[in-house]
Amino acid sequence: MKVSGRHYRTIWVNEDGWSVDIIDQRWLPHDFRVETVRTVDGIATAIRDMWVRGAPLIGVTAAYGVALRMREDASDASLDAAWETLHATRPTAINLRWALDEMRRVLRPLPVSERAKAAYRRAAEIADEDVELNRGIGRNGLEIIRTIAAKKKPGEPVNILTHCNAGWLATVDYGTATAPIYLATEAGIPIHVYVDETRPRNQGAHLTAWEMAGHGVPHTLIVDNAGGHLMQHGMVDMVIVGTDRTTANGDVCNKIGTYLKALAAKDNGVPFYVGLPSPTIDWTVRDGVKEIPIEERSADEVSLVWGRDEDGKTRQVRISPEATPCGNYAFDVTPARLITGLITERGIADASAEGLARLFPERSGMAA
Ligand SMILES: CSC[C@@H](O)[C@@H](O)C(=O)COP(=O)(O)O
Repeated sequence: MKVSGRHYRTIWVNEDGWSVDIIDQRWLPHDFRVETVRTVDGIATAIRDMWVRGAPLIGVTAAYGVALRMREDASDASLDAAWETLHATRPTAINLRWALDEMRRVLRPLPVSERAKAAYRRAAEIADEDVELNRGIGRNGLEIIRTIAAKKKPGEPVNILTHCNAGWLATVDYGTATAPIYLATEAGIPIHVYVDETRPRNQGAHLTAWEMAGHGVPHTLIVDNAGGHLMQHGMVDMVIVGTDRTTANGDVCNKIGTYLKALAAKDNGVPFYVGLPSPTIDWTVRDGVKEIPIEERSADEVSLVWGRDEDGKTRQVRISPEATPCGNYAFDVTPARLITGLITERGIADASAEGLARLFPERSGMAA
């Protein structure tokens, strides 16, 4: 997507032909910084410390981490060590394991001398595939927005609530939850987005609000607890969120607080959709609440808040007493029963084993 009129993806190979450039998301919305990463350990740090984040982008970044490692040492031991190092960075987003498994599947059978080149090639393909998956989600989600828009008075916007950042910054381009929003905007459908701030790291306030502003999408930033109130007052037509891992029966793991939005949506008859690229489906898991590992992050993310002060300096301030213990559960699971539909690149699936199997028969073991 565009930043100050120039097209960017979130990750690309530097012009030296081997190091990896990323948009360093820690500084947004105030500073747009690009960071060059040259080692697998640098990539691991970028993922763990959330210079890059969002399930699909974590996967693509890890794939480039493997490529950087293969350039230095392409032995089997080195490939396995890179897999382990990168896999240990963040536990919840399944795209990480998907991309690492995919890299190992492609590289393992090759002679060591061919692995580095093949690794860069496959990482670039995974990045390109991500863009196509998101375009597919966008096209399918656009039809839902079009249907809602058709029931509105002329010029009246479709009000969409989103949580966290499942935008282009969470992917290589377009985003998952945001792809339908961008396509609807391009199609001239009036849209207004309620952006949950998404404590503790404020991905909504820092990233989604920045994206919406950058693409001219009318939006309003709200505190995380406002959504239920807006829904009770008929101010939300639909919710669209992303996901870090969706089970084979349609339970959706996403940023902490998503579950509460889904409960409020159900209680108020507001359709609740999830933008879902197929690499985010974990076909091995059936019960999301019991089986998906939920990342617990540093207490500092809860007690300290980043912002820009009146002198234009970006800094952290403490908002709770020094001695107060904090819990920082990064994700929650929304049970399939609360979800109206899963917007995938192949179409819209019911959030159920049957719904997903119908769209992905080859993965669900239901292929003829
Ligand atoms: C397309 S991104 C979907 C999710 O990855 C997104 O909503 C989210 O929860 C991201 O979490 P984060 O902790 O910022 O990596």
